[in-house]
Amino acid sequence: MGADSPRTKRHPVRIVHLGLGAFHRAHQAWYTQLANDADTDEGWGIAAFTGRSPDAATVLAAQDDVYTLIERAGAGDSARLIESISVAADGADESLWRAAMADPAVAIVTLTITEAGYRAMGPASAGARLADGLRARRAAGSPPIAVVSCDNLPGNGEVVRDLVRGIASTDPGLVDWVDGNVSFVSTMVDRITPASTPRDQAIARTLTGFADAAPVVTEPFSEWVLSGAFPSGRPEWDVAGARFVDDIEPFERRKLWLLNAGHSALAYLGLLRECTTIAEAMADSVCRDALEAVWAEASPVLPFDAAELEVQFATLRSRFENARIEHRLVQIAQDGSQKLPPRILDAARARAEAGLPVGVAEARVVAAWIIHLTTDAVRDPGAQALVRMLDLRDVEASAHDAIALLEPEPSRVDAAFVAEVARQLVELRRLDDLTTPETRGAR
Ligand SMILES: NC(=O)c1ccc[n+]([C@@H]2O[C@H](COP(=O)([O-])OP(=O)(O)OC[C@H]3O[C@@H](n4cnc5c(N)ncnc54)[C@H](O)[C@@H]3O)[C@@H](O)[C@H]2O)c1
Ligand SMILES: O=P(O)(O)OC[C@@H](O)[C@@H](O)[C@H](O)[C@H](O)CO
Repeated sequence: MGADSPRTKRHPVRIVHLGLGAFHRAHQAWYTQLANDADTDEGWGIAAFTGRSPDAATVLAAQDDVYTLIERAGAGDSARLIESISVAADGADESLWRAAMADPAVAIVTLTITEAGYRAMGPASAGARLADGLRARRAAGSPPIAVVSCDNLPGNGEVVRDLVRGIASTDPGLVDWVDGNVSFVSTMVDRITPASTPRDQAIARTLTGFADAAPVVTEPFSEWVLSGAFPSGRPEWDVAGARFVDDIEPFERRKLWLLNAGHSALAYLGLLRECTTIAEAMADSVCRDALEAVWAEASPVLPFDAAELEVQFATLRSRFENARIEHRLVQIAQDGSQKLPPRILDAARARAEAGLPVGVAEARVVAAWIIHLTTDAVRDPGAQALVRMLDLRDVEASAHDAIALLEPEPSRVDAAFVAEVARQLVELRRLDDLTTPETRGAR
């Protein structure tokens, strides 16, 4: 701890994290900080590893792994220093990673590796690194561990378990050890955390006096619902409001089909309307009507009564309208090929299974995403092949090919939904005011 460091404590490492992005620092590290503040014992330190580039660890390590969390409310900013990260490390440092994973004091691994991170394969992928770390833990004879996914995917615990078991399948002894010693916890995570800007560095310094090169900006709202066992213990995250439940599914659906589906609707339609942030899209009547229609279509297939849903909608409207949170639509729009299945297609399928009419607003979001794929703003490696073959003059083929990418299992595709996507493509192209010169030029 240097003389200039604002750090007051360094907790022993008992949590390993993979994917040192803004969200981990605004969410899990903040919950752990609050739990440590209330803990009379030695507390829980995090060894946080980067997922891809080492940059986030380099910046944090240079400031003793302490950073500023700015809470940006509609009425103003407040800030506090977070010191629950004890070590920030380059995820490519295999020996450090294995040592952290094998450490008997470590009880938990958390993950924020993006939706796309669960599909990546190869030796450097997150799944391979997780399996490698668990192999090291088994070899060290260390106690059981909980793996906690914090990405926006339904059943994220089972998704990680299947990924790890698949990668470990060439080593049956490891699979057996994983089955007996690793608890895969599913979680619903919520806190809108946009990428911060250089201006936020000056704001952080004014608020705390600490010259932070990498502050994180987030909204005041936060939610964390977890389901699963922690065989070697956990921080008292409940003191910061975390909830531990037996059945996570209703919470996941609510979050994915309302907040995340709403975000994707505003992102794709908002970009066509030349909006740049969620708050701007909320001020645009076309986008706002589309958002309300997506919510109305999800409502009958959500296990919450109308009064509870009204509370959710009111909270979401005010969170989305917070213009001081500059959540850029291009950030939300990226990787739509990974995001739309859990946000839009699962809800559309639930409507079909319940015998309800096709969700026109849901189909419109998919159509807006397809148009987005023809623009220069697209950032979606998973959709590259589709982008190359898309020809919007043939709306039926475009809708069919796009849905085939989102849902490769043909038996799960609803033909009426595909037809509605094609109709919505025509509608969106007809509405001249929904298109920009950029998208028009691309077609
Ligand atoms: N930002 C939010 O509002 C928010 C809220 C809820 C959940 N999340 C979840 O957290 C994820 C990260 O969001 P963020 O705001 O921290 O983004 P970010 O851009 O700040 O950081 C992304 C992190 O993911 C890692 N990553 C990216 N691709 C990866 C891959 N293929 N394998 C391993 N790691 C990879 C990066 O290295 C980085 O650490 C989101 O994709 C989402 O699933 C974010
Ligand atoms: O973070 P992403 O890129 O998965 O998606 C962007 C947003 O829709 C999402 O992150 C929300 O901000 C978040 O889920 C709020 O809790």
